[in-house]
Amino acid sequence: MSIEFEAVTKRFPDGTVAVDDFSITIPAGKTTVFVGSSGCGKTTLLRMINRLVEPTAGRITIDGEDIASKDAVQLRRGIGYVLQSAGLMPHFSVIDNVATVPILKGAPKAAARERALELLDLVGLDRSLASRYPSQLSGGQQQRVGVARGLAADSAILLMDEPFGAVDPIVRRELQAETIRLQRDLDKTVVFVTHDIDEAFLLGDQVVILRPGAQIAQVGSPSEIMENPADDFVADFIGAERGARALSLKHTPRGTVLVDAQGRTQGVLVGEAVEAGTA
Ligand SMILES: Nc1ncnc2c1ncn2[C@@H]1O[C@H](COP(=O)(O)OP(=O)(O)OP(=O)(O)O)[C@@H](O)[C@H]1O
Repeated sequence: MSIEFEAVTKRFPDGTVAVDDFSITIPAGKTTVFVGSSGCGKTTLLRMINRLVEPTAGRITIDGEDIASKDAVQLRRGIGYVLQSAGLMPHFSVIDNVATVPILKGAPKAAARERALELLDLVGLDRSLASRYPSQLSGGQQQRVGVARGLAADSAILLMDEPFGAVDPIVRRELQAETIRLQRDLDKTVVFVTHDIDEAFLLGDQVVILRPGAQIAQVGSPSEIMENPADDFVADFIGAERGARALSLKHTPRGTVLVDAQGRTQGVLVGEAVEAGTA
């Protein structure tokens, strides 16, 4: 399902304009990542898709239908949502956390629980954890339960708000890899929020770089943005000329390697570059 923001503005009652005249098309079956620094409006954008926040102006459509005309609770149950804190209910066991949305949607309890066990398999959690409570899990395991719960809605759309922000870098990398695999297998429209440009480039088919007020600094594929940053703000934000992305050639007795700004070898040059525009 594709999602369209048409001139959407959100002004909170205290006068804060979190989102100012934002328009974008989010294509079906792809991952779109909103990335930007703290307070630029990423979460507000995401929460307007499932109507946890209502726009002040403009409209949002899903497959051409204005979401304002839908029942907000029904809409929300039909859209998977994964949060940074995992958002698990502490007094519910793992399996009940995952099975709740399908049961609320009318699935028979036994079928919902069976499906929940399958989802635990899918996100790489052992079924033996099903009867535990969230506090008895590691942070990474809690996040996996959060992802399983987001998938339980069996919806075409999955919203992910900094889902891996609270876990350590190694678990984070594992979860990112799982997300790529899930997206490939499940073919959902994923909208992902992060402030981490590396995560955005890793996961995004379409990356949206935002300034405060959800002003779009650039939209494109990771390759397009890296090869042609729109301006100095984007170049600086993506670190185009520093760290791991600032590569130079180093000739060695056995061939040419690529070295980053810290002098660490990042790879071996194995052939001529593809033509611009065909990558
Ligand atoms: N309920 C609210 N009332 C007033 N202002 C709000 C409210 N919720 C968010 N804001 C403000 O709107 C702006 C955007 O907030 P939002 O949470 O969307 O940003 P974000 O990019 O997701 O930030 P972070 O990365 O820190 O989560 C911020 O200035 C924030 O303080």
